[in-house]
Amino acid sequence: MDSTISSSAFLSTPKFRCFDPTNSYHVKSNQTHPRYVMSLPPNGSMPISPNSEPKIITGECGYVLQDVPHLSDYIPDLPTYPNPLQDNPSYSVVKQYFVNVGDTVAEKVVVHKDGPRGTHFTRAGPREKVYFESDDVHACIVTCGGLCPGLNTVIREIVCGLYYMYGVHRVIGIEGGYKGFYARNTIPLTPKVVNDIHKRGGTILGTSRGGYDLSKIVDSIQDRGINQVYIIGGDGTLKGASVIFEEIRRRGLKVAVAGIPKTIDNDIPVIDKSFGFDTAVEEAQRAINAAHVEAESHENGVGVVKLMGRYSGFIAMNATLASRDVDCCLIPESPFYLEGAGGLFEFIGKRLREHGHMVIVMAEGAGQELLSESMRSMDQQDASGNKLLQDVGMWLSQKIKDHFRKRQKVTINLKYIDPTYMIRAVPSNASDNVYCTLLAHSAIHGAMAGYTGFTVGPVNGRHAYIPFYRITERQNKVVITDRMWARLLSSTNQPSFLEHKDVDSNKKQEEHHTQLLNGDN
Ligand SMILES: Nc1ncnc2c1ncn2[C@@H]1O[C@H](COP(=O)(O)OP(=O)(O)O)[C@@H](O)[C@H]1O
Ligand SMILES: O=P(O)(O)OC[C@H]1O[C@](O)(COP(=O)(O)O)[C@@H](O)[C@@H]1O
Ligand SMILES: [Mg+2]
Repeated sequence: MDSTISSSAFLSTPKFRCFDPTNSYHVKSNQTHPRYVMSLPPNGSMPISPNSEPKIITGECGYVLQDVPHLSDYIPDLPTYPNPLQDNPSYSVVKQYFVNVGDTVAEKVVVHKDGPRGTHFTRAGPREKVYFESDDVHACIVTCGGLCPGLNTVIREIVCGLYYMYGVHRVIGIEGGYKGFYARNTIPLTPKVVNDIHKRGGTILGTSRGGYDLSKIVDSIQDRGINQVYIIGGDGTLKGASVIFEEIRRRGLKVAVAGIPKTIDNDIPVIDKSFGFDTAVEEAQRAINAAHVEAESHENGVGVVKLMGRYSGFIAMNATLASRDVDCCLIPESPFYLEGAGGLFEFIGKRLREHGHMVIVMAEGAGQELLSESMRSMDQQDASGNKLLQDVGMWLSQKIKDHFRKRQKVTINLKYIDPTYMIRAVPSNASDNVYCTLLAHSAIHGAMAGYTGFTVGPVNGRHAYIPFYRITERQNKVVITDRMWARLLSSTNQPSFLEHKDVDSNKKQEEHHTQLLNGDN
């Protein structure tokens, strides 16, 4: 006989659980070949393990669900309530508003007809039953790490979404990142307070790097009676959020922890793209245009623009593809060299002879290995432990000028533009604003439905709940053996700077990273 898994059942013996996608989690202890199987951790019979194990549910034809934790996993007999959205006039027109339990989103949409169904994530959205009464919710929002266009929009939409969709009126902002939990005052947030903030860059809450003190943070959450924590930040922030969730779980608190992934660099894996990225690419056009105007107005004019991207060149690549004025794009994923046949100097000389001017766009993380070779290596870190990069744009500009003056006896008119903080500080554009709204709503629906220890984001266009470990285990990078980079090379006509052995090793390295089979993106 089937029985719905309660928290005690969840933590006790049966090795195999069937997942019925039309209903809920079920135990099928008498079935030898269950259709959907949840693999339990080896210590599945222990009362409560110190760290939650990934919730993996497997099914027929290679179906795998990487599910997210739920409050009922560690708190027994939690009451549920009807979702207040069912009485909301704005949403009642929607035919099928509530997401079916068991709806999942495929990580890969391009699959071979004979291939396995692959990894899936729980579909985001409102559920028929919620695990919080609106009057009991006390939510907080914190923003951590570097700035990114759209932070204020996400804050606004969490506050307004909680207020108008779920009737939640107690929301506070934590000032100045993680350290604000224990070192700063909180800010009461209402729809009135946040009404116009999406038109401003930055974050009204402030942000910081470093200052992460787990026990002080969770003490503060517990002491203030906060039961929904919305954490907006990048890979570092979400690693911290994952540990906060584990500590909350260890203490047995009914507190939902929801992460909203943020990074202007777009280096977060699994999700289609991060918010603020589109805005950054658009804003970068202004710098590239300026570099182009300067370059074409002078004899042997060279414009160099440095854009953000510590470990990944998405902003540089997309800004280059969008602009069509760029002659060469340099990113961290694609090593380049300066001297000799096929090198950057040779290419610059050729372009100047052909067109009289050129524009180079580079990501801040590009060519760092060349800098370390020629300068004393600096192993400095910021307060969060991120490696501090040296200014590759300034270095390269000087190298180009020196090379052409000394070796070619040619004076180069080089203008170096570093718009990074100007780009990061702008408000989000229209499409990012809509995107931020969806992210905020997904996070609210998830927390109200009792999910915890999860992040939100679109996977192949459909919003999903993704476990923290999938977001923090690696960085998303430009795959230089994919078609997108090939499109860039063909649009700029720059050399690939790659010897064949590099291409081969890149292919191998990226084979298991690439989202789409055959790298078709
Ligand atoms: N591994 C980690 N564990 C816990 N907290 C972390 C970790 N890495 C970073 N943090 C904290 O997360 C916050 C933001 O991290 P940071 O790397 O600066 O930005 P981002 O989240 O944008 O990557 C900081 O307060 C930092 O102390
Ligand atoms: O000067 P700061 O504030 O440390 O930020 C610089 C870094 O922030 C970023 O914009 C994004 O980094 P995060 O996603 O970690 O916030 C990087 O591109 C850049 O190297
Ligand atoms: Mg980071």
